Order: sequence, then structure tokens, then C-alpha cells
Amino acid sequence: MARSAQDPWRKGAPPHLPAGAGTLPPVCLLPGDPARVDLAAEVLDDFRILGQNREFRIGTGRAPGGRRIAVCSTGIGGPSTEIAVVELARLGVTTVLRTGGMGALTGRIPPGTVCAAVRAVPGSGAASHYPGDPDGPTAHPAVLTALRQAARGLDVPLTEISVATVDSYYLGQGRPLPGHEERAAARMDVLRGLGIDGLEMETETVLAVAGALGVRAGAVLVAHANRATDDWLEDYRPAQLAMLRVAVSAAALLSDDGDPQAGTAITTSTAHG
Ligand SMILES: O=P(O)(O)O[C@H]1O[C@H](CO)[C@@H](O)[C@H]1O
Ligand SMILES: O=c1cc[nH]c(=O)[nH]1
Repeated sequence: MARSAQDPWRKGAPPHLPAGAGTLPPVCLLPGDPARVDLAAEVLDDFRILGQNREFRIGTGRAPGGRRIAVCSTGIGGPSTEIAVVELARLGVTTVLRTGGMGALTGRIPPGTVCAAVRAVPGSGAASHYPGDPDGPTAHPAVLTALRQAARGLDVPLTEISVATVDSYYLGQGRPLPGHEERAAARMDVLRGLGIDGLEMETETVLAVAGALGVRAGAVLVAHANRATDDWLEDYRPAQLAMLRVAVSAAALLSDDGDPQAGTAITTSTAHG
């Protein structure tokens, strides 16, 4: 049968993600970087890659305790992230957790700090097409609670933050380019004025698109850089692994993976705002 332009799925398979119907567990981690999918093999058992198409690389593995977890890279920015979240939702994923990097804006978040995003301030064009709070989407309370429990259990300090999701890495994040130094400085003033803790490029889209589709979502982010102190984390691997351990442990708590008792350890809270 010919593929529909309006709805270009074929035999239960989406047009972008390399996965078919019934192949994914209900909880999926969402790194931006496809290489972080492979890094997840170090914190998951029985890890295998399902495939890669464009920036979308997908693998699955088992968390400590046996829960099966998926990992799917979103690529950089809103458009590819929207595609990933929409196609994962239709493939049956019910919870997504961005596992990303960010640039911290305040000295209280040195490079390597593991953070849970509570809110994302709007800045992504893709997210603007979805309904939601004009002040920006928030993490699902159950996901935030799972992240807190997971971090406590692993003894990883977890800093709760707000981020601005920006569709630009250079001028949009106030990085000076030749001939555009003043524009970059003015942009940096605007970003500082938002009263947020970090800058990155996908969280708003993950939370907004997932929220609109009834998928639970959150984000655990590790500071790769600090714009207040101008520090950059050269050996990024240990921090990424700490973040992935927290994410996998939270994903296991959130997974219902066919077990009706699963997820009952999560007590929801609305205190995150
Ligand atoms: O660490 P990841 O998830 O790739 O995300 C961050 O890194 C990329 C920029 O280098 C952007 O995608 C930003 O959000
Ligand atoms: O400064 C940074 C670091 C990571 N990701 C971003 O988008 N910005």
C-alpha cells in the first residue's frame, strides 16, 4: 500500500526512527548525542543497538533489577527532538527522560554537576507549535520524584534547576562571533535576565511535545560548561556516566514494563511548581 504523505508510517514503522511496533519498552532515555546511546551500554546490561537513521540511534538494555529501558538520540535542537518524541509516543513509549548536557549560567553549578530540570523557559521554534503554559513546560511530577529517589539511592547530588532551551548554540547562547560581539553580549544580558540556571537545546521540546501527547517527561542534565566562570569540562565522560546512572535508575522506577506493581514506589508531588 502506498504511504500517506499526511501520515507516512508503513507497517507500524515510523518514517524516521529505526524501530517497529512492539519493539520498545515503555521508558526511553533521550540523549541529544548519538554517541551517548553507546555510552549507555556501560550502565545497562544486555545492551543492543536496534538501528540508526540520521541522528536517531536507538538501543535497549536492562537496568540493574532487570527492567528493559530504551535509549534514543534526538540530535541537536527542536525539529529532530519533536520527531523523536512524536514517533516514540506512537511506538508505545509512555515516559521519556532527556539525558543531556548544558551550559550553566550561575557559579553555583560547576561543570560536572548533575541537575534535574524542573522548568524550561520557551525558546524553541518546534515547541511553539504545541499547546502549553506560556511560561514554559514543567517536568512531570512522577519523573521528578523518580529522579530525586534515584539520585539519593546512588548518592549523586542532584541540583534542581530551570533552563532556557535555545535554537542556537552560538549567537543565541551569547557566544561572540567575529563582527557580532555586541549582539552576543546583548543576548547574554537577555539570557541572564531570565533568571534561569542553564542553557541547552532540547528540554523545552521534550517536555512540551510529550505533555501534549500524554507522555510523562523530564530531563536530567549535566553541566558541560559554565558561562559565569568560563569553565569547560574537558573530561566529560565521568559526569555523563553519573548522569546516565541516575537516569537509568529513575527509568527503572518509572517503568511499568508489564509488571502491575512497577512504579508504585513513586510518590507524586506537585511541589515543583
Ligand atoms: O548533550 P546533548 O544532549 O547532546 O545536548 C547539548 O549538546 C548540544 C550542543 O553541543 C545540544 O544538543 C545541547 O542541548
Ligand atoms: O554551553 C552549552 C553546553 C552544552 N549545550 C549547550 O547547548 N550549551
